[in-house]
Amino acid sequence: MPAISKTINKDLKEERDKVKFNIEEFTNWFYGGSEKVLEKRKIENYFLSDKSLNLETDTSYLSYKEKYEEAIRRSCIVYPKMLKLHQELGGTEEDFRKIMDNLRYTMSAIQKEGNPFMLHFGMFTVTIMNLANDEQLSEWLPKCVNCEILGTYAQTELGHGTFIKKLETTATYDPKTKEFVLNTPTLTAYKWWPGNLGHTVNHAIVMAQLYTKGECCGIQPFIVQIRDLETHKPMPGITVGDIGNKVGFQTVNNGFLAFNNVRIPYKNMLMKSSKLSEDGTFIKPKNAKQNYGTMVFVRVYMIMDVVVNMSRAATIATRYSMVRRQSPINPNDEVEPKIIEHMTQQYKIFPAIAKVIIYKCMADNLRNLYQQITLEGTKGSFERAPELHALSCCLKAVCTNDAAKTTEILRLACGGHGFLNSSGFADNYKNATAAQTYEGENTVMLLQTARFLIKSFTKAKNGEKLTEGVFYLNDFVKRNGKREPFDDSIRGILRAIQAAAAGKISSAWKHIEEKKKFLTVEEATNQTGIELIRCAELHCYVCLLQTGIEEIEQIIKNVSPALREVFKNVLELYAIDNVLNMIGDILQHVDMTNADIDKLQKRLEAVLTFFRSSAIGIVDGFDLSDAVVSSTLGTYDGNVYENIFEAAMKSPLNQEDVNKSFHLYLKPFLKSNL
Ligand SMILES: CCCCCCCC/C=C\CCCCCCCCCCCCCCCC(=O)SCCNC(=O)CCNC(=O)[C@H](O)C(C)(C)COP(=O)(O)OP(=O)(O)OC[C@H]1O[C@@H](n2cnc3c(N)ncnc32)[C@H](O)[C@@H]1OP(=O)(O)O
Ligand SMILES: Cc1cc2nc3c(=O)[nH]c(=O)nc-3n(C[C@H](O)[C@H](O)[C@H](O)COP(=O)(O)OP(=O)(O)OC[C@H]3O[C@@H](n4cnc5c(N)ncnc54)[C@H](O)[C@@H]3O)c2cc1C
Repeated sequence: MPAISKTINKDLKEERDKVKFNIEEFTNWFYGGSEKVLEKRKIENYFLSDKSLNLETDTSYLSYKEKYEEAIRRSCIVYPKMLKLHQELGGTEEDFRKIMDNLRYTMSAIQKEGNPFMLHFGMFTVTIMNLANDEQLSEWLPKCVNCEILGTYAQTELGHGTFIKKLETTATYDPKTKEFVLNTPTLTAYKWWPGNLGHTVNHAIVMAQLYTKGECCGIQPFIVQIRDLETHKPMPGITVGDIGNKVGFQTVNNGFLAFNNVRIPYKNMLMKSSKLSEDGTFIKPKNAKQNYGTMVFVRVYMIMDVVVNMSRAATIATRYSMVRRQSPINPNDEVEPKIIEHMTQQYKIFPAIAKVIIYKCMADNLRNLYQQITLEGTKGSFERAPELHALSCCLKAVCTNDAAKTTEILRLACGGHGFLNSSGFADNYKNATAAQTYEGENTVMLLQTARFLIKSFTKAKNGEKLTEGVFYLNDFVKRNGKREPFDDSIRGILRAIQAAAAGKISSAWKHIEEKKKFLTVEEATNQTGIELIRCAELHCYVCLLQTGIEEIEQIIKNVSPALREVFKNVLELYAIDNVLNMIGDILQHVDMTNADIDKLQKRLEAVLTFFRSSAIGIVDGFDLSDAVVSSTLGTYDGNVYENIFEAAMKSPLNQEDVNKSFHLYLKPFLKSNL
């Protein structure tokens, strides 16, 4: 075995020495201030320094069952610590969010293939907070917060996930006993997919069709105990289990669930929005979509997960590319360059770094908007709910699609070693791609946004004033078919993307109108689906760039000149990369010449060159510890070859010189050929 030295790699040190801005200043911005950075480091250390977690174990070699058991063991260390910390901090909801925000990063070191408790707070508790009335809240919330019970969110069934109106599970009210009777009428009605359901939780929010007085009142949320608190055996009438191996998320314990005349008390239907009187009279909610609130919450939080996911992947690829040397640029060069010297390598990595920053601005904004609009809802005003729904749907889709795509680009940027499990890309990719499907399949999400855009465009054509996020449609209609002139300032690029989005929405609108002459409006909309998803994507790019511009304009007022340059270049890179990637859409609606495109290409190359000296500072500034980065290629010290070698030594096959398969199969086979 070679001698392994663990000083900082000199190539990486050389890169860090070139950084012109104060990395800690960037970190302070990224986490919202120096106090928050200290708090994050403290919280992370509080969890990760716990030796009993055995984080050195490479869990990727464990069997499916062992992985699950190890994940539960780790959660049963992390969650008591979390509850203790929550009490120490003050026990408020804000304290809880603080821990959760930081755990988001820390958990990627502890539960690489997913957390078997993630649905308990993320969806079960949140649904109770959103949809329980005061009485129900005081009964259930303390049990949730103290983890006296563990719950999940059981909505999707074997036959339906997207179209939730057609869920088949029934909850029939029996006014004589004041109970609901839950049933799974068919195989396709089995709850299928809910996380943590298989063998972990003992309670679930079950979304079921409410039947009362012989009528169906649509899907409503019910709290159902599914396992005995003492024995953990399924409750009478309950069939529950694990759905088996998946592409990823192996330790999330996604499960199935069926009911055979399971009786639950009247008080277990969550009644903040829809209500049922004890005699069985159904009272409709003020807003029919209130029951979908938890999904909106999760979609909002998922953008923050994208930031975590992409910041990890970008950190790995950047550090590796500054250590790996290959392929002289001039054939006679003696020394091979760092692979980051190759312009194409910069183009794979630097736009990803810029996106982390823009998505982070967006995630923070979206969370604020969610909080405002939820507050309005508690006061009975739901006017802005469709806008939030439309925005969260397209962002969920575009950002998770991009996280999966970017992880793959960054893995490829690390060549062969990127394909090692120890590179960390596999877990990143599997988590990113799961997010493309869960909480609303991405095409379906884009079509929801497009529905809002088409409605908004109709309003704009009728001269009605629109909500702020779609003002640009009013401008488009006012231009009355005149093409947008191209102006290459950053705001000019935004206007070009707005024109492309509005133009696409306008032609999708026109095509639906044409098709409506022969088809129903729904059929016409379906036939226009390909254009509609592009409308939603372009609208999302508008929102992202607009938010990026507005946030960065504010940020640069408050940072040092050196960091100001970095943010300006982040915006430049993000905007130019974006516009060049949608040039076809832009050319349809904007007066742009070949010379404009050449100029943009030159600016792209220039900004990548600038980024060369900032990239390592930015990724170091994401402040991800080695445990969180969890990659042989991405450690802070840059000792990639030593790390790769050490990781290979952990292979179970390397624990003995000769594997028994030699004696059993190989030797007889070789002998038979003599
Ligand atoms: C004191 C201490 C306290 C501590 C408390 C702690 C609390 C916790 C705090 C912090 C915790 C932080 C943790 C965060 C962690 C979060 C992450 C958690 C991890 C979770 C992992 C996720 C696992 C995955 C879970 C799932 O997948 S669940 C299943 C999800 N399923 C779906 O998403 C299904 C997708 N389908 C749909 O959404 C709908 O079917 C549809 C596609 C929207 C269509 O619906 P429907 O058929 O009813 O609609 P239409 O008839 O077509 O009508 C459309 C109109 O409706 C409007 N609409 C639709 N939805 C909404 C909405 N949500 N809001 C508003 N309006 C909506 C739409 O606009 C249309 O309107 P119209 O005017 O055009 O008609
Ligand atoms: C890892 C993971 C975790 C999950 N966790 C949970 C959980 O905790 N709780 C829970 O309840 N569920 C959970 N789910 C289920 C998840 O929410 C659904 O799988 C998801 O909403 C997609 O629904 P579906 O499976 O019915 O897809 P389908 O709707 O069957 O999608 C199949 C295809 O049909 C297309 N399609 C469907 N409808 C339309 C339409 N209207 N227009 C155009 N195309 C359409 C889709 O675009 C897709 O290409 C999880 C799923 C996964 C993968």
